[in-house]
Amino acid sequence: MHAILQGKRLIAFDLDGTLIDSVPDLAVAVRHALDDVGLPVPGEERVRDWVGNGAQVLIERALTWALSVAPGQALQATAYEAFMCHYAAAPNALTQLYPGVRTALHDLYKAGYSLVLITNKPERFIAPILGHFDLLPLFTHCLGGDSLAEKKPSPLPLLYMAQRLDTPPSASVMVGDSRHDIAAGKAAGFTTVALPYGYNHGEPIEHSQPDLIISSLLALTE
Ligand SMILES: O=C(O)COP(=O)(O)O
Ligand SMILES: [Mg+2]
Repeated sequence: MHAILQGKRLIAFDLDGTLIDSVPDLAVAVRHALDDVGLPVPGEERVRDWVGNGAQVLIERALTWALSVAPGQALQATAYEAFMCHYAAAPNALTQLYPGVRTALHDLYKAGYSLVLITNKPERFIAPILGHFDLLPLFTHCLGGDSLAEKKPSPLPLLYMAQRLDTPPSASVMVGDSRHDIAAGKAAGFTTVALPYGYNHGEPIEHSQPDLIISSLLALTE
């Protein structure tokens, strides 16, 4: 095991951009949603930079791009519902696990760490996606962006998990790909580990000064 895990008991993982490359499916759903409301559709690379603050903000960013101004409430609500329908219909068509994820999660689980998932994605998508990859049983608890009153970069979901598993933040680690994961981890008093391959609004994750940057989750178990 990596030295950074010494004395740790709880490891919280981000989902999109950390465990799964989900942007291809997210982009399809965003494009369908914008098409449904009669707006131009963005390419996948743009959608990649909009992921990270949950589905409402993803749709708001897409509409703002298409309209060149912030959307009104009614349009936001309609496009959001359309996105949720389209994404629910095919959350796993193009989505893939990043290399090393399956092996690393199994090894950490076998080593006795409590694994939890803290994503900003709506909660309803967590089980269908983790279930599709046969990873759901490895996670003790999962939280989505709409599970609690606040989502990352708030430390609230992290502190909630630590308390729920009776683990001090000093024995807890947050693993993620975006500045929201690192900010939430630091604010919660967790050790922070970053992956540089995910979605961070086009910004290098170094800027967030995580405790450790690794190129693959396998670096945690080797
Ligand atoms: O849905 C999002 O915006 C990002 O989700 P994540 O927190 O798993 O990266
Ligand atoms: Mg992420």
